[in-house]
Amino acid sequence: MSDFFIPKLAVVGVGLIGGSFALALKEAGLVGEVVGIGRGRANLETALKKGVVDAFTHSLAEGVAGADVVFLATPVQTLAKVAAEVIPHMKPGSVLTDGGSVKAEVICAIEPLLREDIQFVPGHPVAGTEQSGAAAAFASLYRGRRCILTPTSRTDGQALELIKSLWQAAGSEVVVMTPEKHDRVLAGISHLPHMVAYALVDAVANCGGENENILNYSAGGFRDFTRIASSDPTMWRDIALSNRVALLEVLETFEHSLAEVKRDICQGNGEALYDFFLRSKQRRDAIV
Ligand SMILES: NC(=O)c1ccc[n+]([C@@H]2O[C@H](COP(=O)([O-])OP(=O)(O)OC[C@H]3O[C@@H](n4cnc5c(N)ncnc54)[C@H](O)[C@@H]3O)[C@@H](O)[C@H]2O)c1
Ligand SMILES: O=C(O)C(=O)C[C@]1(C(=O)O)C=C[C@@H](O)C=C1
Repeated sequence: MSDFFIPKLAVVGVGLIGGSFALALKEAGLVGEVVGIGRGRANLETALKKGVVDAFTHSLAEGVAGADVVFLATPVQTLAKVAAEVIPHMKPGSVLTDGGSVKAEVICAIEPLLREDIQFVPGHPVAGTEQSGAAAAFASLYRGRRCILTPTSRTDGQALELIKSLWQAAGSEVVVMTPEKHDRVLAGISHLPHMVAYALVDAVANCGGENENILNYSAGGFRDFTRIASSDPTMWRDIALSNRVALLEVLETFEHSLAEVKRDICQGNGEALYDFFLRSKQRRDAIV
C-alpha cells in the first residue's frame, strides 16, 4: 500500500470534476471509502450507482466527519461558503483542497476561515468537458492533463506533497504557480475562449433575422469552435465574476485582435490578413 493511502475521501459537489477525481483515485487504489456530499438526490444516486461514491449525504457536517481529505468541487462562487460550513467539522490533521477554476479570490475567502489543525491546498485540474453532473464523470479525465496547485505562504509543505501525489496518481502533470499567475493564465487559455464561444453562438443565432435560424446549417467549423458553449451556465457565470479583472484585460486584448481583422477586411488588405492568419496558424499548430 502506498504511503499516501486515503482511508476516507469526502467530495463536496459530485459532478464532473469531483466525481472524476474520486473515480481516478479509486482506480489507482488510493482511497478506501468515498463519501459524496451534495444537494440533488438524483445526482447522488447516479454517483452511487456508477461507483463514484460508496455513500452519500446531504449534510456537510456528517459527510466530512472523519475524512482525511475533503475535496471541494462546487461552482467557484459557492466554494468559500461551503468551506465555512465544512471546516468546523473536519478531523484534526486532515487536508482541505479544491478544484475551482479561479484561485486568488477563492483563496482570499477561504484562508481566514482555516483552523490551525487543518491544511488547505488550493488546486485546479486543467481538464474537463462541456458535460456536468456525476453521470459525466470518468476515471481517465485527468490522464495526460495538467493540474495546477497554487500554494500560498500558509500552505503546509507535507499537505502540498500529498495533494500533488494524488493528482499524479490520477494521471496528471502537476504544475505549481501563484494564484495570481494562475488566474492570468487561465483568463487567456480558458475563460476568454468560453466567453467568445458563448458570444459567437449568440451573434450567429442573431444573423439570420427573425424568420430563419441559420444555426441549423452549421457544420464542423461552427460545431468544433462552439462545443464549449454547451458548458454549464452557472459554472461560467461564477468564473466570469470571480476572475473579472484578469478576464476583462484579455477581453480587451481580444477586441484589439478582432478589430485588426475587421480593419484589414474593410481595407481589403489581403497581405495583412494573410500574415495575421499565418501567424495564428503557426502558433496553434505548435501546440497541437
Ligand atoms: N467542468 C470543467 O471543465 C471544469 C474543469 C476544471 C475545474 N472545474 C471547476 O470544478 C468545479 C465543479 O465543476 P463541475 O464541472 O464538476 O460542475 P458540475 O456541475 O458537474 O458539479 C458540481 C456539483 O456541485 C453541486 N453543488 C452546487 N452547489 C453546491 C453547494 N452549495 N453545496 C453542495 N453541492 C453543490 C451541484 O449540484 C453539482 O452536482 C467548479 O468550481 C468548476 O469551476 C470545472
Ligand atoms: O474541455 C472543456 O470542455 C473545458 O472547457 C475544460 C476547461 C478548459 O480547457 O477551458 C474548462 C474549465 C476549466 O477550469 C478547465 C478546463
